[in-house]
Amino acid sequence: MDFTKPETVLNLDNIRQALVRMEDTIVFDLIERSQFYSSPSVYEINKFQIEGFQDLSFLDWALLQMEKVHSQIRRYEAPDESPFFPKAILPPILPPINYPKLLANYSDEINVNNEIKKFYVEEIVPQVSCKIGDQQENLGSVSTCDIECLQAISRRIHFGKFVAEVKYQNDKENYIRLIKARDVKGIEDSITNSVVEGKILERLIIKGEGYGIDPSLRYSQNPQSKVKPEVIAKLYKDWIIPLTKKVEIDYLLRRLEDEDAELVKSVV
Ligand SMILES: O=C(O)C(=O)C[C@]1(C(=O)O)C=C[C@@H](O)C=C1
Repeated sequence: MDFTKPETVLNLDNIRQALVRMEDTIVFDLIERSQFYSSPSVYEINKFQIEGFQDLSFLDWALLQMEKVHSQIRRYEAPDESPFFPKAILPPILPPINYPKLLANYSDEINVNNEIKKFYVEEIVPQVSCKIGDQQENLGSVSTCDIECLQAISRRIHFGKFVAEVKYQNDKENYIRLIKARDVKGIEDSITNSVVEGKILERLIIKGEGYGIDPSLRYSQNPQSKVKPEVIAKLYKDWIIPLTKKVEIDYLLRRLEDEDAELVKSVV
């Protein structure tokens, strides 16, 4: 997939392949996070005094600083990247890349990163960390690991915009009818593919076991996976897939605002 070549992006097979590849990143990032304690101090609002920052956690502060730097190296110019702190990002130092317009004008306004951060902190961290509690010497490492996890999960979920654009273009008549009727349930049914979802969950169990167990211990008795594969599959089932669908639905509900947009056509 190449964002300067629209025909490689607006293609459902390619998008699904990219989503499969992102599973690897997410599983490995969660394995990295599993080395550390849950570390509630990282997520507690105002736990550390940081001049000029109020009502933020240490993670928020670290993520905001990271996004400032990443914006300057052009991260958020890419149509598949969505910042957690859109108001804080800075202009790129590198010259702009003129990406072809693949998504509707309002697409940057569809951003579920606050919901992602909430379920990550409340649901994922307690389930994947090796132990509940703080470990003072690792709080910085925890925050860098969290940033990796959050960015990977965010990219995966916001990929729903590309899925939605392709589905819209491939079945315009049906979607225009559903959008005009504000039929959210109808849109949800029409974007849902239970076979694809089932395969994702099956594959995550295999990946969780494959990547989480040291290959040299594979044939020893009861090798333990670093993150329970069922936990990863359940996180996808309860949070990652539903939020991807929410992004798809939110994108489609507004799609007629941009009916005449000169978007690059998808490849059927
Ligand atoms: O692959 C699709 O068609 C998608 O819409 C993506 C996705 C997912 O999150 O992986 C979401 C909804 C579908 O039910 C299947 C899979």
